[in-house]
Amino acid sequence: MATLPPDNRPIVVSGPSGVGKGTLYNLLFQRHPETFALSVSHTTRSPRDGEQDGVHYHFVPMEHFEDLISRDGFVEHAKFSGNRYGTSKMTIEEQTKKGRVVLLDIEMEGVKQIKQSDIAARYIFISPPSLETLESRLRGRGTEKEESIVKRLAQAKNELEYSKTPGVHDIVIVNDDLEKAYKEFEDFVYKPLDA
Ligand SMILES: Nc1ncnc2c1ncn2[C@@H]1O[C@H](COP(=O)(O)OP(=O)(O)OP(=O)(O)O)[C@@H](O)[C@H]1O
Repeated sequence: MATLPPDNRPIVVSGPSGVGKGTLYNLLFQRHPETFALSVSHTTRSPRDGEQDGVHYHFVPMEHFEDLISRDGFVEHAKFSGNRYGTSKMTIEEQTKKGRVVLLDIEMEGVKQIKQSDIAARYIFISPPSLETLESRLRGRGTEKEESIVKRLAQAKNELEYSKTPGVHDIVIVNDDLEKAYKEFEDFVYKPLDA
């Protein structure tokens, strides 16, 4: 039986690329099966090899995406290198109806938009122990080209700066030792309502 967290609001997880967000929430999903659902974003970019529609993204044409924007269908959306990305309200509602707690993996601009929306959410920021550690994790993952690593590190500085704004995040977790960070993450997610 799945044990739902006492607080079932959607959980927004943000933090610089390579900090370990995916590592942490995938552990949460493994250790608490059938409890959480990762929000699947919409995108106008083409699928990469191995990416499945509805699993990695909802792949949609630009017209469809822009139509959804005009009908106020997104909680947040952004444009990167000519493509649009966003989280639809429908995606969150569908998963919530199934009794799952929705987890959103979102970058800084998206966090700002959700904070301005009428969605009640909890906000977790994952921070690296240092920029050097972040760089070595990004390189160690082996998924990025040099140019992309440089861009992500520059963006990381902005994200870390924003994370210091009081009241933006409910918790900032430093991902140094993985199990220690995971425990903090899980404890926050399962925190009693009155704590
Ligand atoms: N506590 C940790 N100690 C050492 N390595 C870690 C730790 N947490 C994650 N890693 C490693 O760091 C790399 C980046 O992690 P991950 O892919 O989860 O980051 P991310 O924040 O989800 O990145 P992105 O936003 O780009 O998807 C991975 O190779 C992962 O195995």
